[in-house]
Amino acid sequence: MASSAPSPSADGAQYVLGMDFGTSSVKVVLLETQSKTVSDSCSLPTNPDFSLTHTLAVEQDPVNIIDTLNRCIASLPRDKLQKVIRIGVSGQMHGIMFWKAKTGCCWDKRGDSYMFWPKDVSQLVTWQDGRCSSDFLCSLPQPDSHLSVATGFGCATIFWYLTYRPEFLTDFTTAGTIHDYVVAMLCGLDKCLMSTQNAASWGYFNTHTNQWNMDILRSSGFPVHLLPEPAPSGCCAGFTISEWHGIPTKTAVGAALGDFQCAVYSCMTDRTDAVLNISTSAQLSFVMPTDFVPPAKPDPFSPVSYYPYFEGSYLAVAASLNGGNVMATFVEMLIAWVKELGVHIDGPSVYSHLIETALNQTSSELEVRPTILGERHNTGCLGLVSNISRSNISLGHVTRALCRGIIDNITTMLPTQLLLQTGVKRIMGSGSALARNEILRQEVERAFPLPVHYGDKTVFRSLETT
Ligand SMILES: Nc1ncnc2c1ncn2[C@@H]1O[C@H](COP(=O)(O)OP(=O)(O)O)[C@@H](O)[C@H]1O
Ligand SMILES: O=C(CO)[C@@H](O)[C@H](O)[C@H](O)[C@H](O)COP(=O)(O)O
Repeated sequence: MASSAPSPSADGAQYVLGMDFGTSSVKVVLLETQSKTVSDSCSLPTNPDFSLTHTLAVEQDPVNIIDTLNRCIASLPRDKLQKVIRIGVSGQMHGIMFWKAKTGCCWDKRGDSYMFWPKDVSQLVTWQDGRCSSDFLCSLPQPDSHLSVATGFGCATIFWYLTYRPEFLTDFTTAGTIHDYVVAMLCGLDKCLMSTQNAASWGYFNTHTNQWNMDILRSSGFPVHLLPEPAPSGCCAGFTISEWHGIPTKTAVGAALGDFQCAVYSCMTDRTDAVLNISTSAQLSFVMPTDFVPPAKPDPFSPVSYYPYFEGSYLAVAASLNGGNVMATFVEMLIAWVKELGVHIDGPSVYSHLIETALNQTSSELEVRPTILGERHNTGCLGLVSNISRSNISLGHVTRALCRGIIDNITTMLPTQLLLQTGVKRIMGSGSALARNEILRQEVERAFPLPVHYGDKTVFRSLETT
């Protein structure tokens, strides 16, 4: 990515700012360019409402996300922010928000810092959204893509609005993921730019031509003017139009990338590594040979998909909808039950208690199938607890069985045998659900007959303390 940012300061240090917009938290990191090491980081939860009274619509408020971003950036040392020469952005894929291009935000000076706030934007409809039923998805045109379309994918959500609430779409002129939105606001882009990684995650995008299925979409009355401009993954989207938290104007900003591709990029050091990332969701992936060409047609029943990575290559991925969110739902359920009984307990202490009790329970006959959100290739296969006896209902047993279930589920989607056949020699673990949960790590090490290594320990440690 080219940079027009200032030359090195007296101490020579320059920084790259990385930002990740996850489903549960915003994370920011400053990398020192010479040593390529993490100098500072911050992660704050966005506290999305995964309430137990569940509706099909799963939305998040961009104002809350940007507020969390501002708090994260403000926590970084200002003198280092003034020496940022590039900004890289990643985030939760598949989701969509809408905005008015000219008035999508307002810039404001608060204290010493310039920052922007969302204005004329919709809610973010996330990848967990369940409003598109199987019948609805079957009624949509067949995409010209090797990737099938699922509920929570941007183009499916636009089709849903077109069918049930067409007036909603007339309020907006453009759309993108939450991380595309941030890049567009920082760079003052009238037309949203979207990397091919994110575009593929919306459906109706052909990764051979790197174009949307314009003809198919137009002939269904789809509002194609809302679609972002596709851009190569890794390219520069533009330059900041204002000073931002001390970061100089005209700092280069990369087109936003997919979070799971970035997780792979950050810890795959060898082509024979497979990467297991567990955050809100979970992905197990490995890189395909450079000459791999994905099949012409989608297979909606396959648990493995092929997503664009960098420079024309692909990652094979088992993308499970059920990762750390299953543990989070268990914690919320316990808090809600205990509250009904008149006692208040807080989330972090529930997590640490559960992990501690399960450390003393090294195995369990209890079986938990954790697919509370179903899976894209098998939407009807919901969660199940079986083999319950009087002797295996303690918190330690349930936590152990739940964590084992999360790992067993993803290794059923992409079996270890297949990893071995493709030459995988090592598992790289990443994601803060894994970093913060020793039981999950133990179950990973039990499940794979391969060495398991974890991502950068410095980042792990700084996330554990937040
Ligand atoms: N105090 C905690 N101890 C252990 N695990 C936690 C704790 N708080 C959250 N988690 C786990 O971290 C997951 C969220 O990870 P995070 O990296 O913030 O997600 P994302 O990248 O999707 O925003 C939760 O789903 C939960 O499983
Ligand atoms: O479904 C896929 C890839 O197809 C996903 O796993 C994808 O990476 C999404 O971005 C996530 O589901 C959201 O990521 P996270 O917040 O769980 O880290």
